[in-house]
Amino acid sequence: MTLSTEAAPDAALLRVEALEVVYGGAVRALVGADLTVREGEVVALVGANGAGKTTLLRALSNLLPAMRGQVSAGRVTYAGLDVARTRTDVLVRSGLVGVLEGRHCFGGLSVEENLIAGGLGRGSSRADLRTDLDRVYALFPRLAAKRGNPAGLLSGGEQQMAAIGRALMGRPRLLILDEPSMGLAPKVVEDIYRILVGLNRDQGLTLLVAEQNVRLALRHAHRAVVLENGRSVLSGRAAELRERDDVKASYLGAAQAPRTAELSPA
Ligand SMILES: Nc1ncnc2c1ncn2[C@@H]1O[C@H](COP(=O)(O)OP(=O)(O)OP(=O)(O)O)[C@@H](O)[C@H]1O
Repeated sequence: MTLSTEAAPDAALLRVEALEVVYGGAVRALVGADLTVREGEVVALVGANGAGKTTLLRALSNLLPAMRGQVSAGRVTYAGLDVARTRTDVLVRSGLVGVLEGRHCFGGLSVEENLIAGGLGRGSSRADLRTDLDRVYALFPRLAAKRGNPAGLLSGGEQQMAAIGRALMGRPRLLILDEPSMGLAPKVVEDIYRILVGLNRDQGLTLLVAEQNVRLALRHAHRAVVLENGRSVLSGRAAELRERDDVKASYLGAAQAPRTAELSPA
C-alpha cells in the first residue's frame, strides 16, 4: 500500500522498481521492493530484522554478486545508470557512496589514512584531499583529535564517524547508510544524525538511511519506506507515517492499534 506522496518518476535520483533478489539460487530476500529517492531528500528505509534492508542497499551499489546474491527481477536506476550493469567503483565515482554494514574501518591504518582512502577511491587530487579532510575534521572534531591513532582503537561511535567521514571524502551525491545507530549510545546516535541532517540541510546532500530504529528514522527523514518480508508495504512522508495507527502499533511500540498487515491501503 502506498500513500500518494511519491515523486513523479522523472524527478528521481535513485529508483528501485519491483526488485527481487535471491541468494545462492534459493533464499528469496527481496520479493518486490520499490523505492524512490529525489535529489535533496532524506529517505529512511525501515523494517524489522531480516526484512531485507541490507540486501536492498547491497543491490544499490551492485554488491550482491560478491555475496552470491542476484537480482532475479526488477531494476535499480541511479542518475540514469542501470546499476546492475555498472561496476561499484563507477557508481562511487558517480557519487553513489555507501557506509554499509560493520563500518569497515581499516583497523591498522590511522584515522587520517582511512579518510584519505575514501578520497583516493574517487580519484581526488592532493589539494582536494586536504580540503576534504579539513571539512571532515570540522564536522567530527573527535576524529581530528585522533587523526594519527589506529582506527582499530576507536570507540564504536568514533568508528562510525570515521566510516561516514571516509564516505564524505568521496564527495557523495547520494550517501547510503546501513543502520548508523547500531550498537551506539543514544547521545552518539543523536550527534551522528544531527551531523547527517545538517549536511542535507546546508549542502543538499541526499541521504538514504536503513534503520531498525523506526522512531529515530521517522524523526529525521523527510520520507520513509517500510519493508516487510522483502516487500515494500508502505511509503510516504515521515511526518504522516509517524501519525498512522498501524505504524505506531507495528513499529513505534503503541499498544492497541491493529498491525500494518491487517489494515487496508491508505
Ligand atoms: N549473504 C547471504 N546469503 C544468504 N542469505 C542472506 C544473505 N544475506 C542476507 N540473507 C537473508 O536475506 C534476508 C534479508 O536479510 P537482510 O540482511 O537484507 O535484512 P535486514 O532487514 O537488513 O536485517 P537486519 O536488520 O537484521 O540486518 C534474511 O532472510 C537473511 O537471512
